[in-house]
Amino acid sequence: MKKHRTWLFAPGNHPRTMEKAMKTQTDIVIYDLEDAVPLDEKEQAREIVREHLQEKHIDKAPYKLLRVNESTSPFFTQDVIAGARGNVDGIVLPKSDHPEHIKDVDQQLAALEQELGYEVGKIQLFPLIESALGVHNSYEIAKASPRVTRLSFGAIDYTSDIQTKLSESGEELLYAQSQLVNSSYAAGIEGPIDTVYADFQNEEGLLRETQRGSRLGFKGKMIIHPKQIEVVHNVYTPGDEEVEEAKEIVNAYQQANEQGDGAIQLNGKMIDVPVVKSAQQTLDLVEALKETDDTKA
Ligand SMILES: CC(=O)SCCNC(=O)CCNC(=O)[C@H](O)C(C)(C)COP(=O)(O)OP(=O)(O)OC[C@H]1O[C@@H](n2cnc3c(N)ncnc32)[C@H](O)[C@@H]1OP(=O)(O)O
Ligand SMILES: O=C([O-])CC(=O)C(=O)O
Ligand SMILES: [Mg+2]
Repeated sequence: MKKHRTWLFAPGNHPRTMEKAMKTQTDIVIYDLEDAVPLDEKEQAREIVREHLQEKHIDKAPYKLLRVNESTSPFFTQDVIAGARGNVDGIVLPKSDHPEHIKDVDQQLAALEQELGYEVGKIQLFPLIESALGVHNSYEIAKASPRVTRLSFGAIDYTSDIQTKLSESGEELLYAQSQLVNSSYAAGIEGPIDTVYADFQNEEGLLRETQRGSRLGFKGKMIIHPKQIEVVHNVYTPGDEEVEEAKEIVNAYQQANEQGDGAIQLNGKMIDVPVVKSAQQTLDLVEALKETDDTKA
């Protein structure tokens, strides 16, 4: 199964940026109809995205998602229809607060998939959690439909909702971020996707923030500029040393098992079942990332 580390936004009203985004090394492109598009260009942007998705070379593009407008907006239903007809891999649902909304979209998509002759359940859902209520309901949101593949976090809207400001250290985000990690795994889905880093000229700040998210348990990051791809890929791709250590652990444990030992010592550290499990996760991730990278131009 492929794994996705970078989720690059491209504004739906900028065909040139969308075209450029799909030619980068990003794992995923998110065409945006929501906050990157001004209110008076919403219908036009949907049309531009629809045309872009019809272009022949689009099949060569990375995994494609559409961020629709929020479910309470007048644009929502037509946005979802445009995504389904454009054959996107998934839909990002901004300001996801209630599991009932996810269930409604699930049904709407099932009807569209039948009409279009797709396999029912094909289009995935990525709720973007960016409010106090969304964080509070995150477990139910993650469980609301089998289409929900990953949760994602929107720190800019979230800090506005809890009436604070984004800081360098990000301590104001810790509760929400950890909640999303915990809700994801409790619901049996993959780790969530971290928020964008708006200061896109600041590589050091991006690295610090990405490493922090990775330590908390996120498994990728949304980005707004192609120059952010490399930093995020480096953080979310296991390094050579980590991979060597994982191989050593798995091999040593296999040998120990054959000799009837359950817990052993390797380089001064105890190795037992959960340690081996974690090492195996690293090796599986490396394989999955190879698959992701092999499909790129
Ligand atoms: C809080 C939220 O909701 S975040 C999600 C919504 N926001 C977005 O979608 C914004 C996405 N990002 C962007 O639109 C842009 O990066 C901006 C507006 C922030 C900055 O754009 P610019 O001022 O053009 O940046 P810059 O001059 O560094 O761009 C360099 C090149 O990279 C391209 N580029 C910039 N951002 C992107 C992108 N997201 N995808 C693809 N290409 C991009 C530019 O088109 C430009 O190409 P060119 O040299 O061929 O003209
Ligand atoms: O998803 C993101 O990081 C961007 C966003 O909408 C927010 O922060 O409000
Ligand atoms: Mg937002």
